Formats: sequence, structure tokens, C-alpha cells
Amino acid sequence: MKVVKFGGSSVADAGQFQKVKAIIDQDVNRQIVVISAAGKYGNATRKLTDTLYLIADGMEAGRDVEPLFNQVLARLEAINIALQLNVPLIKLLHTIRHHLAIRYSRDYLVSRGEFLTAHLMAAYLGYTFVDAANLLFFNKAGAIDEAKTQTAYQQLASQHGIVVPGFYGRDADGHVKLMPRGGSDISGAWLARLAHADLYENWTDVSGIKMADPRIIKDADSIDVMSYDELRELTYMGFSVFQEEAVQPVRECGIPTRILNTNAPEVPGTLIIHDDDPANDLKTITGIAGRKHYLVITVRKYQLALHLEVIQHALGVVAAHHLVVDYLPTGIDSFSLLIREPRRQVSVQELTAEIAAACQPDKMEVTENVALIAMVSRKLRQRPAIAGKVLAYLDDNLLNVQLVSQTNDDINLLIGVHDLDYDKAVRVIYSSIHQNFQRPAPYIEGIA
Ligand SMILES: Nc1ncnc2c1ncn2[C@@H]1O[C@H](COP(=O)(O)OP(=O)(O)O)[C@@H](O)[C@H]1O
Ligand SMILES: N[C@@H](CC(=O)OP(=O)(O)O)C(=O)O
Repeated sequence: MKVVKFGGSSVADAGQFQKVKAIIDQDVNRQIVVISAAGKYGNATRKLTDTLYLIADGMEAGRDVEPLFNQVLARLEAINIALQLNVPLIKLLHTIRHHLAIRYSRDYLVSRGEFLTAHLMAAYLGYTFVDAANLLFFNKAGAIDEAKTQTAYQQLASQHGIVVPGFYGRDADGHVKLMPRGGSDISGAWLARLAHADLYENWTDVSGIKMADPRIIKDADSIDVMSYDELRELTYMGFSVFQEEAVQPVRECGIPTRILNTNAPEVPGTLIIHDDDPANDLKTITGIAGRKHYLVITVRKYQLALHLEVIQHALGVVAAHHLVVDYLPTGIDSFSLLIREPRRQVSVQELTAEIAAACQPDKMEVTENVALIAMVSRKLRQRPAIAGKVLAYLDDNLLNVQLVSQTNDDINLLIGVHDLDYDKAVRVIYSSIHQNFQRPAPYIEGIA
């Protein structure tokens, strides 16, 4: 049994729906289908989910959202008509608006993108529509309530030939709750776990995971096989092809995931397997990912090791503002907080002043607009000189490195550069990997 998730790009229009059906028809094991809201592909330049967020913003601000609702209807109706599905979209939308009038909920509204798209797909495949609000339950803490979800899954009339909308479930108070952006990957991973699937197929618009973001490196190599550990690091650092929270449900029960391309289904894509699986190849660097807009605060204090409570105080300040510290590199007399966007709650000046008051440092340095680039591989430990080689290569290309750190598990080498240098640094690092860490003539911008 396979659980198959189709991303928004795979269900963007009637033509994409036809590709999905061909894929389902080709393998009888594809019985549980998770669907995102119609996304971007071809002429469709906006995700349905983004239109729904605009409607939510408009409704909350008291603006006229009629034209946006009409856009939603027109987009889905085009699929309905082209494929002769006879899904009562006008009636469904009417019910949705009735619900919103009685009790407005942003999560409910935005989740209707997957709800309606999945209705269309169920009709097209001849599968049963199963509402995720009756299947995936969250507990009070916002995590999946596994026992309740398992019970709901067991009670399904049929666990074969079903279509489930992704991206949402039901919270402990009985209301629809959205997952983070890209959350249909998470729904699919949970369905795979519930069904004890042999494989979780995640269908998108790229032929597997590339070693680097294809929007920066057009012809980046695909990764054939990688481990969940590596994937987790890379998704955390911005590999947007797979939602980071989708890793754990499948990793824990040893279900492999394959990332596949709906537009080129014959290409094997990327297989993600258990961390200790010997099938993991010996590639030194599996991938490069990154995020921009970090704030780096370095606190210097003589004999820090004897005053570790200083770090606690700094973290207390950051936590009080609900900020996320992704990394915390430490030295003998200093530590750095690598703080991620968004930081709307507090200004940099206020934050710095509060940390100074809490830590009484000898010195503090604050750097804004830092981009972090992670080179991820389980094999870094076996090639200790790589950090030096990459840094030399960056230096040859006149890139100013603001920070270097290697995580303790040796899976992740982290390099910080200015936001403006991000794309170039990714290209340089990618190119250095391709040169097998030799130091050839400096890389020239524009020749990736
Ligand atoms: N390392 C990477 N490998 C493959 N795709 C990546 C990578 N990093 C970013 N992406 C982007 O992720 C996109 C697929 O994710 P997403 O837009 O969520 O698709 P879908 O709508 O199918 O879920 C690709 O089109 C690609 O631009
Ligand atoms: N539609 C939601 C959820 C999702 O998973 O979408 P996609 O599979 O297109 O990334 C979003 O845009 O965030």
C-alpha cells in the first residue's frame, strides 16, 4: 500500500488533474491520496491558498471580498467543467460562506482550498472523499493526537480508494485547525503512518530533491538517496520541497518517502530512507540549503564556562519575545544567538539592551541581515578538512564569511554571509563541491 500526496502544482488545473489520474491508474497500490489546494503551474500564477489568505485579510479588515471569492469559484469551476465532474461547487461554497457568517475562522476559511480541490479529485478518481477534520485530530498542545486519530482511521468505512484534503485537521475544541504552510506534506506523512504504508510518495513539480535550490542553481544535481536525518536538517534550513514537520511521522516508523515529479513520472526522483540504511551512498555533501534575514548577537564574557547561567539569561530574554534561536554556537569566552525572522515583536535595539542587562557582557556584537547556509551530510566527520577548503574557496571569490559553525553531530556545516551575498555564496559552495574541493581558478559570477 502506498500513500500518495499531490502538491498544489500537481492539481493546478484540469491538465494536471489528468496527469494525477494517469499516475493513480498505473499502480493499484496507490489507494490513499492526499491533495493540496490548486497551486502554481502554467498560467496559474497564484496558489489558491494565497487567494484564500487574501480573502481572510479582506474579511478581517471589513473589505469587499466578493471578487476574490469569484476568483476561487472560477478557478475550481474551470476544472469541474473541463473534466465533467458535476461537483456542486456553488452549493459547497454557499455552505462555507454560511459557516463563516455564523462563526468566522481564518483556519477554516483557508483550509477550504484543499477541501474543495480534494472534492474535485475524489469525483475525478471515483474515490471516496474523507474530510481531514474527521480524521486528523490535534491535542491541546497543537500536536497530532495519535490515539484519537488512529481510532478515527480504523472507523473509516473503507481505507482504500480515499482522497483526503491536506493541510488541516480538527483541534481539541472541535474546530478546523491549519498546519504550517506546506502542511499537506505533514498530512500525507501521518496518513502513511496510520496506514502502515510501504512507501510515502510525495508528488511535486521537480524530479526529486536537488543538491541546492533550483531557483538559484538551475541544473543542480538531483539526490538519488538520502537519509531522514539529512532531510530534516535541510528542510529546517529552507529546502521548501518537503515540509520539515513531515519527516518525523514517517521516519519513526521506518516508512521510506519518495519525492517524484507529476510532470515526469518516469524519473525515479529521490528516495529518503532510514538513517542507518546501508543503501545511503557515500556522497560527502548531500545538500546545501539556507535562509536569509538572521540576526546574530554575540555575547563576550571572560570565563564564560564558569558562568553558564549567562547563556540561560540571554535565552530567557529571547524566549520572552517568542523568538526562535536556530543555532547557538559557543566558544570559551563567547556565545552567539542566531535568531530567525520574523522578529516583529521587538526592535533590535530593545532586544540588545535587554540581553546586555541580563548578561552583563564584557562586549556585545550585533549583526543584522545574515544569511545562513547549511551544508548537510552524515559524512562530514570523515572529511574534516572540508570546512577549510570551502572557506578558502569562498575567500578566493571575495565572499566575506561572517560566521562558521559545525554542529556536534557533524552532519551540518554552517556558514554565515551577508544576505546580499546569499545566492552567490550558494553558487560558489555548489561549484566547490563539484570541483571536489580542489581550488581551481576563482569561480566567475554567472557561470554556475
Ligand atoms: N533543493 C531543492 N530541490 C527541489 N526543489 C526545491 C529545492 N529547494 C527549493 N525547491 C523548490 O520547491 C518547489 C516544490 O515545492 P512546492 O512549491 O511546495 O511544490 P508543490 O506545490 O508541488 O507542493 C520546487 O518547484 C522548487 O522550486
Ligand atoms: N496549500 C497549502 C498547503 C500545501 O501543502 O501546499 P503545497 O503542497 O502546494 O506546498 C500551502 O500553500 O501552504
